[in-house]
Amino acid sequence: TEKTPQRRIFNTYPISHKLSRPVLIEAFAEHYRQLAADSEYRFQEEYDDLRSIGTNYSSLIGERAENRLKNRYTNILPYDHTRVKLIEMNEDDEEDIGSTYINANYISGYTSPREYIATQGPLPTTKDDFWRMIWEQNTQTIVMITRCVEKGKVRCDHYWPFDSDPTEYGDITITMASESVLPEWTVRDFTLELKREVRSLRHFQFTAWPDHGALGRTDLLLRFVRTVRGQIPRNAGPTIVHCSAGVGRSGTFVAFDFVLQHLARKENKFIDIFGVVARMRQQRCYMVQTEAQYVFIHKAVLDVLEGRVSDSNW
Ligand SMILES: Cc1nc(C(Cc2ccccc2)(Cc2ccc(NS(=O)(=O)O)cc2)c2noc(C)n2)no1
Repeated sequence: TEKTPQRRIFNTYPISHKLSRPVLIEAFAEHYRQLAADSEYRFQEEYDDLRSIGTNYSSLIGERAENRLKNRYTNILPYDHTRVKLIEMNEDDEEDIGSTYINANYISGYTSPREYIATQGPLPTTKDDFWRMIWEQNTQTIVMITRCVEKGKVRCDHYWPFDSDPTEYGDITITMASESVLPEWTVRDFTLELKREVRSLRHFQFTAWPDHGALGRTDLLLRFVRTVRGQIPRNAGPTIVHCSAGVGRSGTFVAFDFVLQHLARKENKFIDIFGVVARMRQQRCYMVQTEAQYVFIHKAVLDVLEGRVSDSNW
């Protein structure tokens, strides 16, 4: 029989272009200049191409009426397919999806598919769930990139003890072992206790980053990311990264940490910031929430590549 000729249909771009745009490391400076030209016209264009990525995923559990009060912002809900599930409390009533709900998503990283958990700043009604998630996920590091109040608006609950008195959060007792306040960030050590099991956790709060804004100084973020990365225990569970909505500043931190780990492997010849952000957008909405944050990641990477900021000059 006559074989029908195979018609091969190409999109205007192969799908891969939609999700990744690798750039040769030695060409990155020129690439940055091209994107930044004409008042960042091509940065705007590239950032705009990210807008539709991930919007096909559902957030049905976050939309449920019984979970409404567990969301800080009504438009920032966790995708169902990557949401972090709290372990069932009352096994019998399997319909009680609410008891497993928290506004948080697993985000893949350079070394593991669940390297991070991006989540909103806890609310007074969700801080016990937040500590429960930390216990269940064996998290040993929290990265907080917001202040509790910014420009007179509450951005995050003060979900940890104010002093060294042991404090109950649900079944978990938290005690602050130390607190050291530095100019741009504060480091706190906590012990967590549940049914006579004791664990330790380190909390990094970056305090010099305004919401919706870009940080401005790439050396600060670089020093912060390297400080955190250097202190994540090898056997730990996911690193929790949160800000107020858990998308803008959190996404920027995760993207930059990912690219720095990628650059540390000398065998890598390409950088794909577009691809890193596109992948994150398939895991949590609005990750890297503003164009300024997207440009900032590029600027920070450029400064690292050009040796303008490196470990040596601190
Ligand atoms: C998308 C988008 N959502 C918003 C919201 C929700 C919102 C959306 C549209 C109009 C008003 C509020 C929620 C929101 C709040 C803070 C952040 N920044 S983050 O904490 O770094 O992730 C990201 C999103 C917001 N922005 O300011 C405030 C306050 N909330 N802004 O853009």
